[in-house]
Amino acid sequence: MKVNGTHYRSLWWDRGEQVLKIIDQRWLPHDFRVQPVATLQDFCDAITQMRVRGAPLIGATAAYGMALAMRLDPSDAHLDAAWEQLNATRPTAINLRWALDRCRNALRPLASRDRAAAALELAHAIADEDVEINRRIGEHGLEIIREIAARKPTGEPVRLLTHCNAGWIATVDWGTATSPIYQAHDAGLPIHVWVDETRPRNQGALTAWELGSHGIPHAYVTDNAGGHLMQHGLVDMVIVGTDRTTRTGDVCNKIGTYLKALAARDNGVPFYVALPSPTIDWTVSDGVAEIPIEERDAGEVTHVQGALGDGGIGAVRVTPDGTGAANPAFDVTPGRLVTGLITERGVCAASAEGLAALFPERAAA
Ligand SMILES: CSC[C@H]1O[C@H](OP(=O)(O)O)[C@H](O)[C@@H]1O
Repeated sequence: MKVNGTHYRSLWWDRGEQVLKIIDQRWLPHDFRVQPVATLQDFCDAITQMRVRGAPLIGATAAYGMALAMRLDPSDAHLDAAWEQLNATRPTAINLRWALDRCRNALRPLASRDRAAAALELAHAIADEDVEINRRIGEHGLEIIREIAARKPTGEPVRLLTHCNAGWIATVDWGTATSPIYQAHDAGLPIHVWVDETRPRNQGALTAWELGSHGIPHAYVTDNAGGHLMQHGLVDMVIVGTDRTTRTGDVCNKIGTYLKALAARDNGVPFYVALPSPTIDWTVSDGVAEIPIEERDAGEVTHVQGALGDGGIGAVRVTPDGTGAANPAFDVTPGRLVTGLITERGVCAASAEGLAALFPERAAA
């Protein structure tokens, strides 16, 4: 999407320098920093340190990591070693494993001399596919927003609430949860977005940065405000992203999503999940029991990063010195609390039947 009028993807291949470039999200929204990713360790650090983040973007980044690995050493042993090294970076978003498996399965049959070029072309394809998938999710989500708008007094905005950042910088472009928002705004529908801050990494600030750059009315709210807003009729629809959705429609997403789904159900607010199909894990059925939840560093909870008075960016400790912290980075919303899954092939129920109807070839595999 656009940053100060200039279109960007969240990562791109610099053909002049023959290197991947990323937006280092650790410094957003205060500083826009582009950096090259030149070594396999750089790729692993970029994912682990959340310089790039968001399930689809993690997958696309890993694909370019495999391309670099094949340029360095196209042997079977290095193909497997790169797969292992990249797969170990973050455990929850299934897009990482999906992209790595897709790359390894495509490269294994090739002669080693052909692997580097093929790997780079596949990484480009995965990135381009993500853009198109998210654009289509936007089209399908737009129709839901239109239906809500039609039931409201003319000119009254559709009020959406979103959690975390499932925006264009969490993907290669468009975002998943934000794609319907962008397309509704661009279609002239009046909308307003409640943006959950999303402790502890405050990815909501990234969403606010995105929406502000696109001229979309929004308000930043504490994670604990959503239930109150819903109780007072101030939310027409919740829309979030996902890092892994089971074949039965259980949705793993940023910590706190489950609580929003409970509040939405209690208040009769539709709760939608924007779901690109690479984020579906067809091998698991019970999300709570089977999806690995990343436990991140306690420092992300005990400290908060932000803009300092001197123009720098820094972190302050908000807890007493010595206080420990737990930091589960995701939770699982059972499909029974989800109104619908917005995929690139259309909207379906958060159920095995719903997903099988849209993806019969995958459900049957
Ligand atoms: C479009 S997927 C975005 C998804 O990823 C985020 O997790 P993280 O920031 O830790 O990578 C969050 O769960 C978003 O919903």
